[in-house]
Amino acid sequence: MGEINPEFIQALEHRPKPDTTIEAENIPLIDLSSLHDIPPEKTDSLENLIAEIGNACQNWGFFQVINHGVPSNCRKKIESASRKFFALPKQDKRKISRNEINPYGYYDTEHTKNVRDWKEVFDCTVQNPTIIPASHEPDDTELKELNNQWPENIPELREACEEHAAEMEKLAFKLLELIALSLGLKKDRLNGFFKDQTSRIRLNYYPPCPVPHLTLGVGRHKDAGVLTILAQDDEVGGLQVKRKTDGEWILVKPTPDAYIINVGDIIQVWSNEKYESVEHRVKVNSEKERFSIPFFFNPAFYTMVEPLEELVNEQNPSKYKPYSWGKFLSTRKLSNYKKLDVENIQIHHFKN
Ligand SMILES: O=C(O)CCC(=O)C(=O)O
Ligand SMILES: [Fe+2]
Repeated sequence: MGEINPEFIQALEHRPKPDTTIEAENIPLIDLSSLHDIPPEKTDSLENLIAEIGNACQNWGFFQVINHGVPSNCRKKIESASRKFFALPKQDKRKISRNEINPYGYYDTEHTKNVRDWKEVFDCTVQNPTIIPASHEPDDTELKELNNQWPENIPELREACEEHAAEMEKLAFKLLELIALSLGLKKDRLNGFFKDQTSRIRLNYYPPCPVPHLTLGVGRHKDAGVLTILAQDDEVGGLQVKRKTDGEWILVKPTPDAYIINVGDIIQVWSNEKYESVEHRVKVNSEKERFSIPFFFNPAFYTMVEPLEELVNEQNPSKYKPYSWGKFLSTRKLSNYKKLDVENIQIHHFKN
């Protein structure tokens, strides 16, 4: 234990408790089958679905979906390509390292809230190339084009990521429309923000850890984008969600073939806090490795994020000042690479 790099050690109050984790309650499980085959006379089932989604967003910020329409072989393909990639020797993975210029590729020293995560990741963008601001400086209007990097020896990784991205995008738009309807908005009210989307797929690999009580696979955080669709390991759980009612960490039990959905910070702002982006983290395991695959559904870099005008009024005034998603992203990126002494950028910095 003496050999553990102190960068990984969480402060006492953030360490996961030894396994007394509450498993009794799980996050809501929502069946999307009525989306695919609703006969016209059965629109009330769509209304039930919208209400279920609205309640889950309000009470948990998290839910799982089944009968989501994503073919299971698409998921199997990306899961097996991911295992193959992370099994490569480190020097091979590092040939496609992410860096301060290109945020897409392999990375094994990510920090969350200035503590190093016990994980390795591979990131790729969905819309290749992706355009983002060249710097975080507010007055710098220069843009840059970012491209994916792929490992030479695993051609199936690229194919699997591209197929998975297309499926995730379809599901993300369905969920976005249901969320818009649940907020009393027009079904396609939010779709336009994604014309030049900055969405990303991440492959997470959490190696076994000799001191799982001192570290976290990913430290507590909220997802900054619009929605996250997560394929969690079917066997090895580890994702914990902070329950809104009492702040307890709830372990999300794996449900085979389900996807876990969470509302990100942008929905919190758009909805003027009707829905909240909820903190979550990942526990690691002393014997078992764990894999997960989040899809981060993010708008175009030029999106100015602010509460939607339909959802603010005199009684419920706007709780946030507008902020640029592109500048937010590039400011946040600075802190992913270095251990800083200050908190990284958060939406509460834009609170009215
Ligand atoms: O691995 C997981 O279950 C969740 C990962 C996560 O929260 C993230 O990558 O943002
Ligand atoms: Fe997350």
